[in-house]
Amino acid sequence: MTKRPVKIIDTTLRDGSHAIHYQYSVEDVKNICKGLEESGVYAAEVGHGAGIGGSTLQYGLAKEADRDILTAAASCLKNTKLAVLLVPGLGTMDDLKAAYECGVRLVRVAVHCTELDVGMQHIKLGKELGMEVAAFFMMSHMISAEELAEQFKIAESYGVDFIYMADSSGAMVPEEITKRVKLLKEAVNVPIGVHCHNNLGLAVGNSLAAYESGADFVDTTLQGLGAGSGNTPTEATVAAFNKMQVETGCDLFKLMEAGEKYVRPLVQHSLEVTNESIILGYTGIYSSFYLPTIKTAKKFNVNPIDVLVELGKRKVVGGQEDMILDVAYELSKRKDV
Ligand SMILES: C[C@H](O)CC(=O)C(=O)O
Ligand SMILES: [Mn+2]
Repeated sequence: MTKRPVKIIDTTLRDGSHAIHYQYSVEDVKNICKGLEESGVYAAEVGHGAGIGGSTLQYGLAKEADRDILTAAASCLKNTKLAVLLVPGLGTMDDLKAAYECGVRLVRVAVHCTELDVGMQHIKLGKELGMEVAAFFMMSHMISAEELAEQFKIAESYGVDFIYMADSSGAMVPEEITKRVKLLKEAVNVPIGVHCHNNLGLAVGNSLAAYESGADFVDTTLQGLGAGSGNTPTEATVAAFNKMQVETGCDLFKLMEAGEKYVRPLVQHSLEVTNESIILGYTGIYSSFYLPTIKTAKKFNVNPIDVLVELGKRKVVGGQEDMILDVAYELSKRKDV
């Protein structure tokens, strides 16, 4: 019996940007996009790690402007869709219109899992522009499967084409993924996708569990490059789907070549599961807090694990990166006492 196919959205050039301090060059983007196009992924998500408009002092300044990156990407993509992430408040309606003019045809409107309403106008604009539009629920572990299902239903009523559950902290285990995806598949009629991080070393397993439970899209990155200890590696995931005889439309060997040649040389820090990444997943902290916390803890001469544990207690979410400094400073003062 032929199994349901799965669509791969590769976000090397967006989530991967978190791991290299947003320093992709136009040449990097062209090389990686050519590799993704030849490899057959459904879409390539491109731009700052925090989405279009994300290049700010708070989140980190990008090497290149969105427009230059997106134009470069569009010049190398034909069958693979050019996608962007948009976090309302960081990305604006004008940013989305500009992205469309650059050739972007898929937008994922990313909101905190309880705040879909802030993305309603961006979803509607994306549809008016004729784009494929997804709602992308971040930090999904922070609410119950039932509450998330209610948010999915509202997103469907806004007219999205598909809906994503993002495990932004890499906090979930396979049985949680299974329970959630099955419930979400029952709740809505549009396709759903998952976006996993590898902080507990579970990204591939969780992505496969999501597929087995009915997910239609899976996010991946070449070499697993992404925030925290990275995302679901495209290469290993396609290899696993091949062994499961699940059609991805991807050429494994071309993916491995692209990852080795164009991504591996850019990796600045180990993407292995570390004590710090485990605590990200264990306490449910946003993966993009990983590098800033390690850097700030060193500056204040405190243990990054202690900073992360305290941030987890405070249930910090995206946009609260300034709490890293507060906590590191407070811990350093306690040490002085
Ligand atoms: C803006 C975030 O980095 C989006 C994402 O990749 C996640 O929530 O995970
Ligand atoms: Mn992510």
